Amino acid sequence: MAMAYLAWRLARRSCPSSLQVTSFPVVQLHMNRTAMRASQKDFENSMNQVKLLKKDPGNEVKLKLYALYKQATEGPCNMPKPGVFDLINKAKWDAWNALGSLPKMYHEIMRALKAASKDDSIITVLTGNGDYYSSGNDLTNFTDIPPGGVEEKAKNNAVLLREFVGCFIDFPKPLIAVVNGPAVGISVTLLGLFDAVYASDRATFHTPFSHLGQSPEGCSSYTFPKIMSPAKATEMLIFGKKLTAGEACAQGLVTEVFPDSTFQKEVWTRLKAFAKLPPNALRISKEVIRKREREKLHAVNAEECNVLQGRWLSDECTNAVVNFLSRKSKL
Ligand SMILES: CCCCCCCCCCCCC/C=C/C(=O)SCCNC(=O)CCNC(=O)[C@H](O)C(C)(C)COP(=O)(O)OP(=O)(O)OC[C@H]1O[C@@H](n2cnc3c(N)ncnc32)[C@H](O)[C@@H]1OP(=O)(O)O
Repeated sequence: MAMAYLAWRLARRSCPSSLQVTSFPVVQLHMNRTAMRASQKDFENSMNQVKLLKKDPGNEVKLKLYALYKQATEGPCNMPKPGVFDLINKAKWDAWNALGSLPKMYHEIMRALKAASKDDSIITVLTGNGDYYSSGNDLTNFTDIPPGGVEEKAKNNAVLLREFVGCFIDFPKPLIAVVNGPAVGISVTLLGLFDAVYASDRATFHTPFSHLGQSPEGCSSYTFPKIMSPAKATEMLIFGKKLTAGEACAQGLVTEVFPDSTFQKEVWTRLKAFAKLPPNALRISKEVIRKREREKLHAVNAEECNVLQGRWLSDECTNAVVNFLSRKSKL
């Protein structure tokens, strides 16, 4: 397979198409048993690492590892609660259940990127499925608060988001976005970490973070000012200006815009040609470019996630999400 292809699906609740309500894009490819076996293997490797530690890290760390593995491979806790006298399984159940519904879709995208980074694909393409590229984070994520409480959920989601964005920072092969329609939130901010962004002329780019009481993520607080100037980045990230594909291209966020009528044909012809290029040269050239920024990008990502963790707990964010979900105000 010369090209790994992942499709983001719009998080919508009443869409006429086959789309499900998803917290984030649905991976259409790569979610095969291999990927699951990889995470099983990864988990066993990390457990073996834990066993090699000179000092036992303690039950809390081991329970956390167990919970994150179950969450990544099975999603939210789906087991019946063990009885009070079944102490070990009860502790494991509590640890897993405390993660609440960390959005599984983020895990699926991470697993797919990790698999694509190791398989024989030469370039990786992310695109939307249907009329939209992505509606960003599913805002219903804010509604189900697990037993560990809202602070615990915010902390866990900040860890998840940092790991998720980190996958894009560290992805070793050419990563290309094919933006087939409206793109919102994190699906836009991550574009600053892609190697090329091709857009249909019907695509729009919207980062309504202030409207949502939130703050920029995906390293956009660093990449957007670099790409488009601080003032243009402010208009998008702080004031929530929605860009057309043409405007996004003029500002450097989009590499090239195509008429929607010929978009798919033109772009995939080009991508297939890219996929015939010598893979090592592609990978090594990307590394030469990315390595200068990698450390900075990880530092920016860590700071953005830390700030967002606080934002998610703010009244501004809570009110904005409630308003959105009760449809009191369109963004
Ligand atoms: C408290 C603890 C913390 C928890 C935190 C959890 C976070 C998880 C970790 C990762 C976080 C990463 C940070 C990411 C941030 C973002 O991405 S912010 C941006 C979020 N997205 C939006 O704000 C998109 C808002 N939606 C739109 O702009 C439009 O809907 C659209 C996508 C452009 C489509 O417009 P249109 O065609 O007009 O359709 P609509 O009628 O507006 O929508 C159709 C239905 O779909 C529902 N919907 C749309 N987007 C979302 C969404 N993002 N989340 C949930 N639901 C969405 C919309 O409500 C409609 O539903 P119905 O009213 O039921 O039909």
